[in-house]
Amino acid sequence: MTRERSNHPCTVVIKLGSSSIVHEKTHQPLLSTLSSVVETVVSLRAQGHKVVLVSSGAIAVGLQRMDLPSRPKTLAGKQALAAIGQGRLIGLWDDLFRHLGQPIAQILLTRGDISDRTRYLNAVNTLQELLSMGVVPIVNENDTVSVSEIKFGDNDTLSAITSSMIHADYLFLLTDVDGLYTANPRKDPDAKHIELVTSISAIREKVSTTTLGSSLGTGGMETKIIAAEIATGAGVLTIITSSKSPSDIAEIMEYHNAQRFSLGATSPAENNDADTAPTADLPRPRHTAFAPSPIPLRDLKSWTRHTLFPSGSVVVDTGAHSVLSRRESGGRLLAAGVLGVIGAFASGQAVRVVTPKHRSVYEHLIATEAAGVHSTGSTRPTTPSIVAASSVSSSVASLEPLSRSGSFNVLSEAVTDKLAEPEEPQFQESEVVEIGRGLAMYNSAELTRIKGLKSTYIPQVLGYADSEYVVENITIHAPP
Ligand SMILES: N[C@@H](CCC(=O)OP(=O)(O)O)C(=O)O
Repeated sequence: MTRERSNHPCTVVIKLGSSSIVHEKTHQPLLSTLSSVVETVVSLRAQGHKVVLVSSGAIAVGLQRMDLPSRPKTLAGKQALAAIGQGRLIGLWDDLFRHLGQPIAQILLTRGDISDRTRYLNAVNTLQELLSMGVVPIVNENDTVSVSEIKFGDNDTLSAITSSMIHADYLFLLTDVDGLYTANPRKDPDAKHIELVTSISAIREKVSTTTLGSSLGTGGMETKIIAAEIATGAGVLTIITSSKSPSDIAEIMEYHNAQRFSLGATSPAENNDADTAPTADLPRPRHTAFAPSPIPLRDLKSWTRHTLFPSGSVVVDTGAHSVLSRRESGGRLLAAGVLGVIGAFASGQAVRVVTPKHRSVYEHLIATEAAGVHSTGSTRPTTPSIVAASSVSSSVASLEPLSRSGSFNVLSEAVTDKLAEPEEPQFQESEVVEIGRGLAMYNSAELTRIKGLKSTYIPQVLGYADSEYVVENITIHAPP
């Protein structure tokens, strides 16, 4: 029985690496590949799909223009060549699309551009507007202003972030190999092609990522797996396939759409065999498919996790870690679970959520605090928050008398301590391990003062409380 084919309109991101755009040695544009991509995109558009192209190649085209043999070593050299090549590259795309009456737009992004929520939303709005106008946006990294710390690093990551920004259904990573292999297929005749990936961490152990990669691009299989991790986490079905036959894109979509949309399924991840069984009547063009997460990250969480550079870290105790690992936590952290902060950050900035690497670091801190009791002659620890934060229950217990008094004018000693000068950070980055990321609701100095306290005491310590949580929109990383 032939299954009914799905015409579900999709949003598709297609990424081409430098080695698919220009010849590796001569740096001449690969006109037949580019023309075939253009025909495919125009045909997808005619079927009602929205398409974004992520095109590398500015540096490579710049090399050809300046008749240089290889990528310069210096950052400024690469930036200059990208500035020379980008205009030509977009001109080339425009020429090809113009023959088929398809308008295009150039979008140049840096991670710095979209790590600010407002600018990120502006970029999203522009992309959405262009798509609804029937335009094909062509995205590249804005190499001229990208310096090491604001660089996407490679266009695989940029394409994954783009696909997450516009809630794409598909991300196609077109490259010089037709998918992921267990080993380098050019060197190992026993290398096996992988059709479907449902667990990225499992696949990392199975495959060699040293495969291929040209002298032109910065990506390789490793960056494609990272891109797949970002995109599938945002609910995007990610495909690695060869750039030699871009017309396969439509067939690959048809193959997967038959199960994704005709069968009422939301993703192939619902059924590990779904990649082959339900579409047996359709040909399967050679590719590797990465199943999208059945529970995609919400836009804000995906943005926080992948597009922001954390400005500092919030150290949490094991109790908070285990609560945050549960879905019911809603990705929100209370001050009671905070042991300390590292670095300086403002409210609204992204922070790492970390735990002490070795329990001994944490115990050492408590011991140091306890030693402080004797050296100061005080009857209580000088920084009771550390002791209070050793478990959520102890932090609650230490403040209960005030809580029971019901008076917000009477401050306990613990709270009075919080009104003192902010303490110095007590953890080092080398002593902690990152478990997730989120958005700080208080700045680092404020958080130092309220760490370990019940939320009801925040107004007494700070004089205000914008949120009962200290970090929100936390995404906890999957265990390695
Ligand atoms: N933005 C750079 C490309 C970065 C890069 O090398 O990407 P890729 O070829 O996809 O590994 C350019 O246009 O030359």
